[in-house]
Amino acid sequence: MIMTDTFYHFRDIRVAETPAPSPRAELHRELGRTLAELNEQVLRLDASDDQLRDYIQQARELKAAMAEQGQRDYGTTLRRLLDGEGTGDDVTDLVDFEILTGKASPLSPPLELWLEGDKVKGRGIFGLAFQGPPGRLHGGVIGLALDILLAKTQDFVEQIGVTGTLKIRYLAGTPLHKPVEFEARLIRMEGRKLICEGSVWVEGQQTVAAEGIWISPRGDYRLKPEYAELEAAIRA
Ligand SMILES: CCCCCCCCCCCCCC(=O)SCCNC(=O)CCNC(=O)[C@H](O)C(C)(C)COP(=O)(O)OP(=O)(O)OC[C@H]1O[C@@H](n2cnc3c(N)ncnc32)[C@H](O)[C@@H]1OP(=O)(O)O
Repeated sequence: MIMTDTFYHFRDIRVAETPAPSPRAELHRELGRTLAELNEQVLRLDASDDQLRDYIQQARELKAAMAEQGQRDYGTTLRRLLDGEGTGDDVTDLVDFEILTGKASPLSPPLELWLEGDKVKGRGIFGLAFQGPPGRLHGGVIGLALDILLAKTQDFVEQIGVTGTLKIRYLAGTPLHKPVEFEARLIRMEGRKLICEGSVWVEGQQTVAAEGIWISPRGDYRLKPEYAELEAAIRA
């Protein structure tokens, strides 16, 4: 744990506004990237039986060595953040291992996210590990990416909720190995319901359209004061 004077609350964690990674977080990212590359490499690996047995042994040894280190506890990290006592490392621990977007997760391309005006934007290049139809991104992975993007429209509002409904219309295949652009924006808020939409683009062509409803378990959704100017946009 690095020493820090800055403490973070869970609600402070916004897309692309996370603290600079500590040296430890940078190393986790490098390890995650290396394992993601391994994940691509292992697909239909053209190795002999003896080589495969050797790789299995090496992988087991690596896993056993890591298991000796233990793992930092997610619940404890989240608790500190919910109490407003999280460190920068706690923030990166939370976001860096998220599926698809986490820079230290072997299950991420990674999908990069950022806020731009009234939109959440994303970009990623997906490899073979994410294939559905030949040469194309799996529709379920697109659904996952859109779930993540649309959920981040909650950065503009008070309250945080869960996915209630996510409707996806696949308009065209989304290719692997090319930059895929994602967009999401708020449409309106109705009490505890937040309605938003998303889209997926490749080389200027829209391949997917989505609509979502997020449900806040407690209070009503309302814009954060710093995003009050979005009122006009979401009512337009
Ligand atoms: C504190 C922070 C901690 C954070 C921890 C880390 C978070 C990380 C999160 C990562 C997340 C990653 C993302 C994930 O993976 S989220 C995981 C996938 N989603 C779920 O598991 C959700 C499961 N469902 C539920 O929990 C409940 O059914 C919910 C909470 C959704 C509603 O149950 P609740 O009892 O509260 O609702 P209500 O009956 O009082 O109805 C209220 C209003 O909502 C309307 N409605 C209801 N359901 C739906 C629906 N499905 N679609 C559209 N609308 C719906 C309903 O008509 C009514 O509207 P109206 O009639 O008033 O107009």
